[in-house]
Parts: sequence; C-alpha cells; structure tokens
Amino acid sequence: MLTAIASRLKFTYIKQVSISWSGSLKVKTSKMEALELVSSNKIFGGFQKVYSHESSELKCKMNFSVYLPPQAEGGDVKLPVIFYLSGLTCNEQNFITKSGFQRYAAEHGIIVVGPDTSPRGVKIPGDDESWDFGVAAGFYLDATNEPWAKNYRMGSYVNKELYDLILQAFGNVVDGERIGIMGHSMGGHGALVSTLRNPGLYKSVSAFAPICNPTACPWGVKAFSGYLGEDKCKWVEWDATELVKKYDGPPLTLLIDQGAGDSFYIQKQLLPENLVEACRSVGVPVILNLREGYDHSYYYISSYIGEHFAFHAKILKA
Ligand SMILES: N[C@@H](CCC(=O)N[C@@H](CS)C(=O)NCC(=O)O)C(=O)O
Repeated sequence: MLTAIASRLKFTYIKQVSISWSGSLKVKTSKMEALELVSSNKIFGGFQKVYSHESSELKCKMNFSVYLPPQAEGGDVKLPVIFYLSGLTCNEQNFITKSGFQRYAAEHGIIVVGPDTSPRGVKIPGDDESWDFGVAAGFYLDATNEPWAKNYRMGSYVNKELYDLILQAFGNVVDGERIGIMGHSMGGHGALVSTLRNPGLYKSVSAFAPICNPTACPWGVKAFSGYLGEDKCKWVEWDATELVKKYDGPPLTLLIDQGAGDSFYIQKQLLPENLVEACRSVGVPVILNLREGYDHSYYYISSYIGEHFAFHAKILKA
C-alpha cells in the first residue's frame, strides 16, 4: 500500500525526463513554469502523456499532449519533434486516442506534441454559441478584434509559448533543429500558416483536409470577421493560399491530403486546389493526395497517418 502511494507521489525535475513517471505530479521546468502531469499511458513502448500549464499568451490553464517514443528513454539522444494541430470541436484528446499515430512515432523515434484548439474557461460572451467559432475553434491566429484579442492568441501560443516550453522542458530529448508540424482541417490551416509565417521554424509540414484558403470559405470568413474584424488586409496574413505567394524562406514541400468523399471538401470549405494553384504560380513544391471515398473523420486520418510520419521522418532525419 505504502509502496503504491509512494510510487504515485513520485516526482522529479523535467530536465531529467523519465518515461516511467506515473500519476499526477507537479514538475518545475528550468524557467520554473509549472507543468502538471494529467495522465501517462504506455503505448508502443513509449509514453503518451498529457500535461497542463498556465498559459501567459492565452491567460488560462491549457492542456497539451506529448508522446515520448521508446528512443527517449534514458534521455541521452536528441529526437525530432512533430507538432500536431487538431480541428474544430477537438481538444488534445482526439488525435491521441483516435489516429493511432503512436505506432509510427515509435517506429521513427519522433516526439509528438498536441496542443488544445482554443483558450479554455475564459468565458467570453458568445464563445460557446457555435461549434465553428470561439471555444474549440481558435483558428491558430492572434485575434485583434474585441472581445477576443486578450485571450484568443493561439498563433503566438503554439509558435512561441508552447514551442519554447517544449524546447526548454524537454531539452534533454528534443532536437530544436528538427521540428515539423502537421494538422487536420482547422489544424491543417494552422500547420500551413504557422510554417509560412515563420520561415525555418518548422522543417517539414503536412496537412489532412486543411482549410487552405480561409478568406474564401464560410468557416474562414466567419472566424476572421470575428477574430480580426472587417479589414481584409489583416485576413490575408493568416491565409495559406495568400501567404505562399510571398513565401521567401528555406525550401519547403507542402504535403496536402484530402478525402474525396469529405462533405466539407464538397461544400468548398477546404479549397485545396486554390492552394495548389498558388504554390504552382510561385514554384513552391506541393503534393496533393486525393483519397477516393474517404471522409473528414479520424477513420480517414488513421488510414494515412503512417504516410505522413514517413514524409516528416524523411525530412527531419535526413
Ligand atoms: N460539427 C461536427 C463536425 C466537426 C468536425 O468534423 N470536426 C473535426 C475537425 S474539423 C474533428 O476532428 N472532429 C472530432 C473527431 O472526429 O474526433 C462535430 O461537432 O463533430
């Protein structure tokens, strides 16, 4: 009994990442930001963990997931990292419980980080009235319009705060020179925009059913009007199809995956062809895989997640 309690209360400093941690514990990073371990489960020889922390960008408590593959054990090898950004209505759980990515992360020895999709619990009037705006629909941008501007800063949260936190907290196992990003739907838009706005921050990028041209689809127009206001000059700064036309960073190949039977694709919410056309106009390499009969769900993502890990591994481990 006492042994069980002692084991549950076991704690250490995160600089000495140990994949045998269990239970709920407080961990202090080198910057003394408290990370609380919410859960830890062994899977494919590594550990799927969820942490929570107080976000300074979003001004609320946030959960994020970290998969530590078996190669992280011992903490003496620096591994590549992939950030995964989820879509509308999701939190950090959907991807880790439904996609089956851990098999491929373990195979390639890649750490995988998955943030939530919006601030939580900040209670802005109207934030829970629709599934495609507000809570679980942060669109990975920095809002400038009130009342959203104070908390809805998912762009800076992912690309600065969480990115830096991962480098510091997991510094003994993370190779900061080999970081990639992928995402689904709204998260696919987030992955593309994060890469194109921050040249060199991510060495590899791919997306499942991304919202490719948000300024030209109903989801994007609703989100951008709310978060950014009516000035469309601000909108193009968060639109992958517009951003790629002026991309001037390190060479990049965009991997875009799309289910041909996806109702949101058919309704023209996603518009991958617009992104492909923009890429071709400026000579940015792009691969568009159209998958016959697949929809928008995690059944589709789990069918091709292995291909995406292979794509990222080839670049990050070159
Ligand atoms: N309105 C529907 C559709 C939303 C939807 O398809 N969301 C996608 C991302 S855009 C998703 O990943 N849903 C969660 C899941 O399938 O686990 C819902 O509330 O689930």
